[in-house]
Amino acid sequence: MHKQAKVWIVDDDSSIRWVLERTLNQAGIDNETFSDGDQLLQRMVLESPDVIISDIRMPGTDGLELLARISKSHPQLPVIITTAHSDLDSAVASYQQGAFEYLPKPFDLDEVVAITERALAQVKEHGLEAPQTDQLPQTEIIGEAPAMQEVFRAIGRLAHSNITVLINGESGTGKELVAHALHKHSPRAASPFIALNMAAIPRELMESELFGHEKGAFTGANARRQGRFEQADGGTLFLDEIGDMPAETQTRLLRVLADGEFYRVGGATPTKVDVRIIAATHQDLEELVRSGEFREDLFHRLNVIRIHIPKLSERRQDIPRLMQHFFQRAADELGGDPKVLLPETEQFLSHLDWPGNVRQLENTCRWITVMASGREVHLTDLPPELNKDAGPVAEDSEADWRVLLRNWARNELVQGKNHILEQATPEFERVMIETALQHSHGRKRDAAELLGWGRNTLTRKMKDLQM
Ligand SMILES: Nc1ncnc2c1ncn2[C@@H]1O[C@H](COP(=O)(O)OP(=O)(O)OP(=O)(O)O)[C@@H](O)[C@H]1O
Repeated sequence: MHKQAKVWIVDDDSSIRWVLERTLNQAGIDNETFSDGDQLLQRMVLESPDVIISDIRMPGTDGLELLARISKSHPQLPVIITTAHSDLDSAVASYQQGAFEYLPKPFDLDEVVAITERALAQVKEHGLEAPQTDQLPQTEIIGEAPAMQEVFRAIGRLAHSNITVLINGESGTGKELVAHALHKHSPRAASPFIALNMAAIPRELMESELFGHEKGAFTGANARRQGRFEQADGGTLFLDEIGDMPAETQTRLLRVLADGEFYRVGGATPTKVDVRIIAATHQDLEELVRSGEFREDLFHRLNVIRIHIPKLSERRQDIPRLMQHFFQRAADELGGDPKVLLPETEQFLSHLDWPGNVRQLENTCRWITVMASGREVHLTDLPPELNKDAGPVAEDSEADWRVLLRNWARNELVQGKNHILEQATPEFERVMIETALQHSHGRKRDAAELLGWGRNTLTRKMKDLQM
């Protein structure tokens, strides 16, 4: 039991208040609930709790405003922010304004108790500072899946620091985007963010690319050139695919990180820089250390804070929103209205494996924007290689075409349509014919054979279908 410690809960949703109240009661934590921020602020004129748990979106004084006011008047008082509208900006804003923790809903009740206890424990030890509120730059990272919420929390927590970060994740998962967000939400936001992909630079040019060179340092070096380290001075240097860095460059990098200075290629005087390093890799760096391909000391220097970005197939629920976002972007760039996925198309796409992750999804959206004729995207509008490239469909077989077909038929009937075979059969035949023709490289005779039709039947069907 916490002696007289009191937690105030503020949320406009009575069911959330009820759940939190019950959970804290069961944990033996004394608490009181409020349905809006103004009520709570009025009470605070006379007394104050030990910890506050507040929702963000509420009528009247919202959670962030409440947080800002309490950070000023009671800088020692931990405020835990909860929200159903979990986006990167609210996570970052919460931490920047001094929130003790940020909890996206639906929350894990054990976690609520654990965090509240942690807040109660630290109350008297050391208070929170009341940081000033910065204008937040917009960083559009989509991610409602729990695995992405973890990433947002990490970005939020690191918002005031200059610490080295190592980002792990498959190609195309958004590592560079996250690195950029870390920079934009850091004290270095006004200075440059320089990104460099180790896998894309020829070995022999790597050192000059990173550290620059003096005039005449090697054949072709006609003038002194700044390296990326100098360009990033005061800001952030993002080293992508760090696992591909050659051994000799690793040694030099380690020295720069230790000394804060380096020599340009062919140079004799050291150059001082103040650069934050964010590194990323899709490889298992520990494994590279074990096999002797990556320096262990450099690994430890980089591996201070680690952020793991999940594969797209581990956050399937984000696929529809990501696609909407990319359709909008493609429409802005290419003109016209953004495409809209039909439910069966959305369902099909959400079940693919997406080995190329978000980048593959983005490219697919561009392809569809250019190639699909109507505004609504049908299954037949998808790039033909998608099945093959996207790997096998998920094992739960929900994306089996018969299931999709059944859903489609049900949908049509629910909407009061009839004669639905008149629509479905030609679509079915069209898909079969197109696929057979692709397979036979456009040779009708072979396509007919593949389909099990006579050549004349194929010709007639194609005419009927206006293909
Ligand atoms: N969560 C997201 N929300 C919106 N756009 C995203 C998201 N994740 C990735 N993207 C977009 O997908 C593309 C690929 O992302 P990014 O380049 O950051 O991946 P990466 O992991 O760094 O890839 P690689 O390892 O191949 O360099 C970019 O255009 C990026 O803007």
